[in-house]
Amino acid sequence: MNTVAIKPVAATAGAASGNHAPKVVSQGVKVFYGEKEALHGVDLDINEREVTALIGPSGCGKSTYLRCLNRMNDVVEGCRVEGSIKIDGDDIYDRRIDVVQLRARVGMVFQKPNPFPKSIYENVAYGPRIHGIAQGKNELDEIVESSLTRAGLWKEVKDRLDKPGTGLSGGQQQRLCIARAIAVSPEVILMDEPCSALDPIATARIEELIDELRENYTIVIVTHSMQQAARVSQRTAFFHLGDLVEYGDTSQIFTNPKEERTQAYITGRFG
Ligand SMILES: Nc1ncnc2c1ncn2[C@@H]1O[C@H](COP(=O)(O)OP(=O)(O)OP(=O)(O)O)[C@@H](O)[C@H]1O
Repeated sequence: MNTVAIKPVAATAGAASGNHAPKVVSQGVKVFYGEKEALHGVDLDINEREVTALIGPSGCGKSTYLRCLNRMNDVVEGCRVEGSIKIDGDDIYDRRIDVVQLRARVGMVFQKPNPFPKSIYENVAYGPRIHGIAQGKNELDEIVESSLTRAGLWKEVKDRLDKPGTGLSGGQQQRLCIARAIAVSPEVILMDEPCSALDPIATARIEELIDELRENYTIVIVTHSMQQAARVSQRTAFFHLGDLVEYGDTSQIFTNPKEERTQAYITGRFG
């Protein structure tokens, strides 16, 4: 069988530790766009402080599922979600949930870097300020510095914090967006094809960063690149036509898939 070569970004990457508790528990998740059922009842537990990759052919429902985790589907006209999603036991679709708070808890990084048309400093300071996380300028400065440091960008931007975020390179902009997500102390970070607009060097930098971030955050990443899934994730979920076909340790999914459809996809026979 022609399987995907696994070359982790770091010695420990790609290896499932096996002792991480579920952070996100999804049961029977169905998503409808109008009459069309795009997800057919997904049961998926996402472990804390691991990277979970969502893979599958175009249109299989990866992004739809990802958007359920911070209720981004709420803003999609005609979209309806059924089933249950709990984060640390809290039902995130409960009527009492404050969606703004949820999105601080579950941050998101998009395919195309989308910094605000503001300075580098303001891009990172904006979230902590509106969520009242920082008490005063000194604390805000500290959050900006630590977020940019964690995103691996501080050294490159510390002398130009007042310059526009949009003036950075694509890879730097994506790291700025990651710093912006980190600044509000999320527990979960969702990434929807975060490297698809980046060159190989910027991609490698983001992959290293993802590997570092999993020490503190639970990360869910949608990717079209099976090599990327193999490099950065500990667990992989394979979707096809709205079904979660198979979910397991990344090494098992790529070397010894149980389902015929998974095997066909990872060996390039469809998709
Ligand atoms: N806003 C929408 N309105 C109607 N249908 C939608 C909408 N968004 C997605 N869909 C449909 O839902 C299904 C799943 O789409 P989704 O974008 O989640 O797939 P995906 O696996 O992320 O695809 P890709 O890899 O191409 O991004 C597809 O059939 C798609 O056409």
